[in-house]
Amino acid sequence: MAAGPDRGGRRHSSAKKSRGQQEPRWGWLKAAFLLSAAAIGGLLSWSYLGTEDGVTEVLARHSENLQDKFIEIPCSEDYDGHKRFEGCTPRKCGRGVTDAIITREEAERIRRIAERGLSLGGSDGGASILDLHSGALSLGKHFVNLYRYFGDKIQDIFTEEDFALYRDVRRRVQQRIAQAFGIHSASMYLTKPTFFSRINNTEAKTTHDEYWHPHVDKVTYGSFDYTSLLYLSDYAEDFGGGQFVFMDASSNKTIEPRIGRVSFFTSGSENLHRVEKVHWGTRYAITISFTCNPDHGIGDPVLP
Ligand SMILES: O=C(O)CCC(=O)C(=O)O
Ligand SMILES: [Fe+2]
Repeated sequence: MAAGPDRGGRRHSSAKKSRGQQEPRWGWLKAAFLLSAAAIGGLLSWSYLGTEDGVTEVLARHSENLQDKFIEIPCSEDYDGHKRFEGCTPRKCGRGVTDAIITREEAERIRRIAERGLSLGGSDGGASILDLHSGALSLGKHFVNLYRYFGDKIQDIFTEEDFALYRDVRRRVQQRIAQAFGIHSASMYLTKPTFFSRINNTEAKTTHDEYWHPHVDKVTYGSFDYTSLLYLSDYAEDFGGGQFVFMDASSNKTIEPRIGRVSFFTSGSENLHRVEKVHWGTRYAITISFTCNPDHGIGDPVLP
């Protein structure tokens, strides 16, 4: 068969040719493989940083604009020790972060409310709080009641629009939490303490200034079932340090504050956390907390 050797010859030469072509291709593949391995390695070491207290993963970087990030984790047994409210008490637990529900402008307006209120008082140590519900305001080594202390003058400091914005922000955060955990927004109630915080690097003067201790909100505050934080300043721009840290058994997971960023989580020991010490600048945030127990619910703050 004349065609045989001819075909074979062609096959041979085309095999040779394709081997010849494959060699540089394999070279490219090898280079691409090495490059992507290096990139993946780089990315991993960028998001998992080794620290003295183990491995740290950044859940939300300051520079990111996160639509929606939610991580489900198993619930602790903490909720069993309390009366259960079906349709609200966490059966699904976890943590979420979003930059999409509060705008930067709204957060700046809210921060100005915090600045105005806190300028009337302030702790001698590094952590001051202002609770618009109870009126509690840090002053020196204690707290005063802002509404009692300033009486009618408070209307020169806060306006009806300030309180309306606060209510609207609270409502949107509540809806986001309800959606993430599959519960009805109307089955959750705002609870206390819900407060503004202002943190700088002044040395602590009383235990109230020691914001950096690891804690479980449900243990610390009792009524909390869902905790949320609205950040009012920017990590690395307005202040250094001050990252929020979830302390899991295997690693720490941090959230870098960003103005308008909302982080939220179930308040039991599945979400043990702390705040890193602020090294420079001023960090503003609001802790907005929710309970499933209507007896522990509070109303939105109103101008006296
Ligand atoms: O400001 C923060 O990032 C967290 C505050 C906190 O843990 C709390 O208020 O319980
Ligand atoms: Fe907390």
